[in-house]
Amino acid sequence: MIAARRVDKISRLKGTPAPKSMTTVIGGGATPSSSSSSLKALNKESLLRREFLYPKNRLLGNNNRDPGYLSTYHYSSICNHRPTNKVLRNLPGYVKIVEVGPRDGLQNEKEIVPTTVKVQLIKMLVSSGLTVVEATSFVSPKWVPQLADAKDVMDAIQNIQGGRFPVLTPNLKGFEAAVAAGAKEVAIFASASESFSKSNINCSIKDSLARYRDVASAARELSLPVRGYISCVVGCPVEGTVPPSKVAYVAKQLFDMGCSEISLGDTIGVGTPGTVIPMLENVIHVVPIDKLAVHFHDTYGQALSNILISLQMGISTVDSSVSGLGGCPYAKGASGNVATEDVVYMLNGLGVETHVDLEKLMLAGDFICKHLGRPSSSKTAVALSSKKANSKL
Ligand SMILES: CC(C)(COP(=O)([O-])OP(=O)([O-])OC[C@H]1O[C@@H](n2cnc3c(N)ncnc32)[C@H](O)[C@@H]1OP(=O)([O-])[O-])[C@@H](O)C(=O)NCCC(=O)NCCSC(=O)C[C@@](C)(O)CC(=O)[O-]
Repeated sequence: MIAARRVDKISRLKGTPAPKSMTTVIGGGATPSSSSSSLKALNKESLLRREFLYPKNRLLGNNNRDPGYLSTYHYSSICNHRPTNKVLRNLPGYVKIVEVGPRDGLQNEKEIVPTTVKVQLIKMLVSSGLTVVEATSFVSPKWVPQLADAKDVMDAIQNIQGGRFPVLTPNLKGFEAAVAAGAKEVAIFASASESFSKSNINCSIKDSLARYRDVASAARELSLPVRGYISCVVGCPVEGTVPPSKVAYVAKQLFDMGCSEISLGDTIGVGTPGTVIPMLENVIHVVPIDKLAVHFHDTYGQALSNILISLQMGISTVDSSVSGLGGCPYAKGASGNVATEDVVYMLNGLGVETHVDLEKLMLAGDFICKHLGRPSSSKTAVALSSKKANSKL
């Protein structure tokens, strides 16, 4: 209800009614007092169980009715039915996951990861069912030394079947190198914050958009799809809060220059549904929702709730990184992307298809974590691995 009031307030401030889907989704139904008699009938244990399972459902207007699926599938990674609940049935039936581990996940690693390890990781990710794996970046090796082997990575993945491998290109030089290396899709990356644009790509937002127009038109000539990223969509490490109108402005520019998909990045992971909703509302006004993706870092542990709210608002493409690898070299303190394993587990639990095999995905996570010599940042991977280990005892 708090969320519903907030959306209504935001809409009043903007002079527009809250979108129907949002009031349904976030507001849900009213909580009737009539449930008090049935509540009395419940014993203490079931009351506690209810409190544990549904604290957020009340916020989402769940009406205190046990829909069944949460308790049934609470600890299961696979859900074979679509929820009939009023709140959850608006979720997409399928979510496309864009795996950014080999690029966003590794770009910040100090120790150079050998090309063969990167290539093996990409192979394992594709074999888990992920169809879009961002492979590398054609950026300046002085700026991002970890990805200086971009050409070698592309050479080695040319024959992998079943995957698309977009790469980041910051300018025409990067675009030409990417195409020469066999890239079939590229991504350009702008920012909604001037300060971050300067520190990440050494130019203003305006100059970056001019560069990206050149890249987009060169890509159009070759019929290559271009993804557009926007960093700092809710907060900037230097400027703090970023106004949603700035994000909408950059999104519209990227859309108008021909980007087929625009990924909205909470680069430093500060967003909550309270800031993500107004940001998305603004962007949805200028870019069709089916062209949007969300890209959350999990610095404050908010990524999954932000993803859920984004799906409820109509987004169906989500970026994530195996084992929660990641962080931006130009956003100090930002932790990894949301872990792909955690996203898949949540979507399985909601009955949303991803076509990703969680077990195979965890093998890819294990592989890269072993190489990096650190534990996975995916709570799902940690929990399921220890469950598996215990079951062998
Ligand atoms: C944009 C530049 C190149 C400008 O860098 P610059 O220094 O301003 O550019 P320049 O044009 O003056 O060139 C300087 C040198 O770089 C070379 N150069 C120039 N372009 C290229 C290129 N494409 N590939 C290879 N080399 C290049 C160029 O040839 C020259 O070499 P030198 O003459 O000194 O030997 C630089 O700032 C850069 O590479 N930045 C990349 C930063 C980066 O990769 N950041 C991380 C990705 S963004 C991100 O993670 C956010 C995202 C997408 O995940 C979403 C989110 O999380 O929110």
